Amino acid sequence: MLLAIDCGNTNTVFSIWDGESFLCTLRTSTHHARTADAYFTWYSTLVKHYGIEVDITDVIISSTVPRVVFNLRVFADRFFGCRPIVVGKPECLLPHLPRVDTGTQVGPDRLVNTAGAYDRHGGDLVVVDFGTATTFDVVAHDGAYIGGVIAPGVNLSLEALHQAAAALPHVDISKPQNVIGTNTVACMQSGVFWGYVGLVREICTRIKEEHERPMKIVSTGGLAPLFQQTVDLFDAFEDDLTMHGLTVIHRYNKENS
Ligand SMILES: Nc1ncnc2c1ncn2[C@@H]1O[C@H](COP(=O)(O)OP(=O)(O)O)[C@@H](O)[C@H]1O
Ligand SMILES: CC(C)(COP(=O)(O)O)[C@@H](O)C(=O)NCCC(=O)O
Ligand SMILES: [K+]
Repeated sequence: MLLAIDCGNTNTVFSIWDGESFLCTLRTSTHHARTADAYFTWYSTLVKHYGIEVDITDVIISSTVPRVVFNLRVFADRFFGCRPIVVGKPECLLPHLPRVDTGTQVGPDRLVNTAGAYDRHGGDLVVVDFGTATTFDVVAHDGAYIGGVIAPGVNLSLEALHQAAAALPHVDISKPQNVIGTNTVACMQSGVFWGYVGLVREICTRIKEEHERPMKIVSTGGLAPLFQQTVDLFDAFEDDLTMHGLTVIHRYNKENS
C-alpha cells in the first residue's frame, strides 16, 4: 500500500492509498527539525486511532521545503523498509516534462498538481492552489506544466498587515458580511478577501487571454473552500488534487522504471 506525503510550507499531509481510495488523511504542521521517530509516533498513534491496519510498501514525497526530506527518507526506510520516490529528484519520472526556462526548479507541489489535474480533466487547465503561497499552475493541452503565477498567500497577506502596522491585530480570514468594514477586523478581512477575489479573477482572465484556448479552472489547497463556497470563480474544487497527483506519479514510476 502507498503512503503519499505532501509537505507544504505550512502543513504536511499524509494519506494512505489502497489503489482505489484514500483510507485516511493525517495532517501536521511542517517543521524541518521533526525526526523520523517523531513522525512515526504521530503517524502510528493516529492510524491506530482510526483502526487502520495496513502494510505500507511504497512511499512518495512531494516537499516544498527541501530540509524536511532527509527525515522523511529516514522515516520511510526505518519503519517501512522502503526507498521513497521524491518528486523533483532526477530519479522520479514525470508523465509530462515541464516546459519552463532552463534551470528553473519548479515547486514539486505544482508538478504534482499538474499531474493530478491532467489525469482528471485532460489539458488546458489552470490549477489554483491556496496554500502558504497562492499558485496558479498552467497545464497545456498535452499535460505539461508550462508556467504560472505565484502570489502571496491569503494568511500571509493578513499576517503581513499585522506584522507591519502597530495597530492592526492578528486576524483569521473569513468572508466578511459587507465590503465596507465598520471595525478594524472587518476592514482587514474585506481587504484581503475581496482583494483576493479580484486577484484570482484578473489573473485567470489574463491567463485565458494569453493561452488562446478555452480553459478550465480548478481550485485546491487549505483555503480553497472559503472561495469556492462564496464566489463563482472556479469550474471545480478538489481538496485531494495534490494527493491524487502523487498517486498518478507513483503509478507512472512503477510502470516505467
Ligand atoms: N480548514 C482551514 N481553515 C482555515 N485555514 C486553513 C485551513 N486549512 C489550512 N488553512 C490555512 O491555509 C493556509 C494554507 O494551508 P495549506 O494548504 O495546508 O498550505 P501549504 O500546502 O502551503 O502547507 C495556511 O495558512 C493554513 O493555516
Ligand atoms: C510557490 C511555492 C512556495 C508554493 O508552496 P506552498 O504554498 O504549497 O507551500 C512552491 O511551489 C515553491 O517553492 N516553488 C518553487 C518555485 C517555482 O515553483 O517556480
Ligand atoms: K501553493
